[in-house]
Amino acid sequence: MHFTTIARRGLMLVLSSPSGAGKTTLSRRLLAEDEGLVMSVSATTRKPRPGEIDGRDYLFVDEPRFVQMIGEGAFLEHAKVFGNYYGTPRSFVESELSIGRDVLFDIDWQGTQQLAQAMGEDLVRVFILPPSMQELAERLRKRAQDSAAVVQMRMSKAADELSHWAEYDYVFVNDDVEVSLARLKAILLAERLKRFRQHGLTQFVRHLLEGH
Ligand SMILES: Nc1nc2c(ncn2[C@@H]2O[C@H](COP(=O)(O)OP(=O)(O)O)[C@@H](O)[C@H]2O)c(=O)[nH]1
Ligand SMILES: Nc1ncnc2c1ncn2[C@@H]1O[C@H](COP(=O)(O)OP(=O)(O)O)[C@@H](O)[C@H]1O
Repeated sequence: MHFTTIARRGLMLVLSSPSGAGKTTLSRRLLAEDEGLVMSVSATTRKPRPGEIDGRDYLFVDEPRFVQMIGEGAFLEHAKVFGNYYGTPRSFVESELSIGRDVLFDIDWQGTQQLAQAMGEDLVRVFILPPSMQELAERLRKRAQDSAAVVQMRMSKAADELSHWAEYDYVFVNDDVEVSLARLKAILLAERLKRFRQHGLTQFVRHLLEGH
């Protein structure tokens, strides 16, 4: 079966949630199962966790370098979260969008607000809720990569992150990973078909009208 390709601009799929609700898990699955999607790798001054790889999970940089990158205009947005800097490198995102590839972001509400201002309709914002605060704490503990004190701090920030749910286009509860994944795929499919993203439509329809 031949599939007609219509040129379109890529979209920016933003996932936000309180820490531990499942963004990383869902992002990895979605990236593995969707060829048209690539991850925006953020720069951070946070120390790598066991198993994290520089350049795949984050670009791990020190604070002087991060501040230098801010000065160079290298970030689409940046924020300080849990005492560390996080930022979205600009050039990667812009080149991917222009060739019609979609970019996935795992960023907090501050970053989402800044991206929305800078990038407007390119943004598709998804907020992921935990089933309960008890389950959120359980997931953070089970991840077992952060100390008890860090888990405590993330839980105390959860209410702050949660309070921004209404600034997002799509919101759902991450009970079951498979169900959540299906929801993300549905969102992505519908958003890809939005007319305004498909700049190749004018030419395609003109072609049709010419009898091709
Ligand atoms: N603004 C902004 N936030 C980011 C960026 N990258 C990650 N974050 C957020 O920083 C917070 C902490 O991330 P991390 O230390 O990896 O812990 P996580 O909560 O387990 O993902 C999360 O809320 C992320 O969404 C970024 O480039 N910009
Ligand atoms: N739907 C789910 N049901 C049960 N556990 C989950 C679910 N989604 C994620 N988890 C687990 O919860 C923990 C936190 O998930 P993670 O993806 O690291 O969250 P975040 O990136 O939002 O901080 C991980 O141990 C992960 O395996």
